[in-house]
Amino acid sequence: LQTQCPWNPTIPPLQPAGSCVLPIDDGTPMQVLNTSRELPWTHPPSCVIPNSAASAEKFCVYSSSAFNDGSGIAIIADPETAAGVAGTVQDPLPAWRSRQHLARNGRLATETVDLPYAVTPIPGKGLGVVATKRIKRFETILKSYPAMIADSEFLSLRKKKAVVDGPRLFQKALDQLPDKERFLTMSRSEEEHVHAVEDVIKTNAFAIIVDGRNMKGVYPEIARLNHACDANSSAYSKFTKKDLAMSAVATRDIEPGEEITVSYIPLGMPTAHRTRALKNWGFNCTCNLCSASPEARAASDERRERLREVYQTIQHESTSYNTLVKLTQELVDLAQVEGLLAKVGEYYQAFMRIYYRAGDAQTARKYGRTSLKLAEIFADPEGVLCTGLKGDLEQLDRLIQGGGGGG
Ligand SMILES: C[S@@+](CC[C@H](N)C(=O)[O-])C[C@H]1O[C@@H](n2cnc3c(N)ncnc32)[C@H](O)[C@@H]1O
Repeated sequence: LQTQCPWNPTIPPLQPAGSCVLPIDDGTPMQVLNTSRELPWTHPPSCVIPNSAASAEKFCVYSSSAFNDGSGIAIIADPETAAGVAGTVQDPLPAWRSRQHLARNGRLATETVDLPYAVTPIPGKGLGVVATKRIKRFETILKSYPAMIADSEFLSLRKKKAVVDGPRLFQKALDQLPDKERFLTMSRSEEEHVHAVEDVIKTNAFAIIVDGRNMKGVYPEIARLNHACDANSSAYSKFTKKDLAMSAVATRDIEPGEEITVSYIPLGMPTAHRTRALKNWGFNCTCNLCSASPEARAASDERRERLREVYQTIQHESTSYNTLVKLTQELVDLAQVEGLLAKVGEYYQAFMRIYYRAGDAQTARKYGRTSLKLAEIFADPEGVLCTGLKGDLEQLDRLIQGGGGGG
């Protein structure tokens, strides 16, 4: 394990190293664990080493009982990733600021919070989330903090039976959560021979990137949202790395009584791809689109196929400018019919690049600005998408001010 913080000339030499937390594992002396104030972990780490040449990593459980107003978190990760995220776990403020959801399970002292949704049974889908008030497009409906985060590589090694000690680690992670109820009452596939924790992760976790690693995050409040593939999918799940939170953001106006759903898989897939992708989640989708008539499904598949085709065509250097303009509009119209608003931002980003390449910096900037506006709503404002877009827009501004704006 790393025993020294990297030299960082930006930190004045007489001040504490600040953001550098050294990695710890089950070999770290208790005295170090007890005296390191910057460590948020409330239990000594328990670790396993996969019994395979496939991975040289050690994976440990890191728990913090104080996280999220005492609901706690357990993280299954390698020591370096856990160290990288320790500062975020230690900060109590973000969760405290968005703790309204605690009112639902009686954990807030006052019942003054008026949430815009309720969790209620949905025929054929177990529980689900239904709007109790009008929710406006782009509003954050709810914000949830993870009860558990597990490294994706660890989970796939488990699947390949390359981690014999997996169940022990899962059990430790569960036992160290102060609010086990919040975790265990989540939906499960009830597959035999699968540890309850592994089952909850499989049925509820969202893919996130933490400290550069692919992870799965279990967000108990977000996990009550059922999945929909169609235009009725009314919310989009947004991960913010600075506080590890997952939010559901409304993609359109939602009326009281409407079920609020998200897409568990990338938007815009045709039926065959969706069915395959949803298999990993362990259920057969009965959303409006998946249970629509074969004709309606075929029509939607055709539109989604056409979207892919148009998207590819406009990226060809040989596409003429006039065709490009026509196809850009077709793409946006198709995405709107299919209810893929959150995807439109992604398209706008591509349009920015394409129009820039075609020498039309003004139009490129127009699409870049719209893309950034949508990205700041639906993506992490501090993530690579938003920061990349900001950089591109600055470059376009300079180009246009310098008189090289084209079209
Ligand atoms: C993340 S949970 C969603 C909340 C869950 N319904 C509950 O009761 O807590 C995922 C599970 O909900 C059900 N589900 C979600 N979306 C569905 C859909 N579109 N069609 C059928 N079942 C769905 C499946 O049982 C799935 O395994």
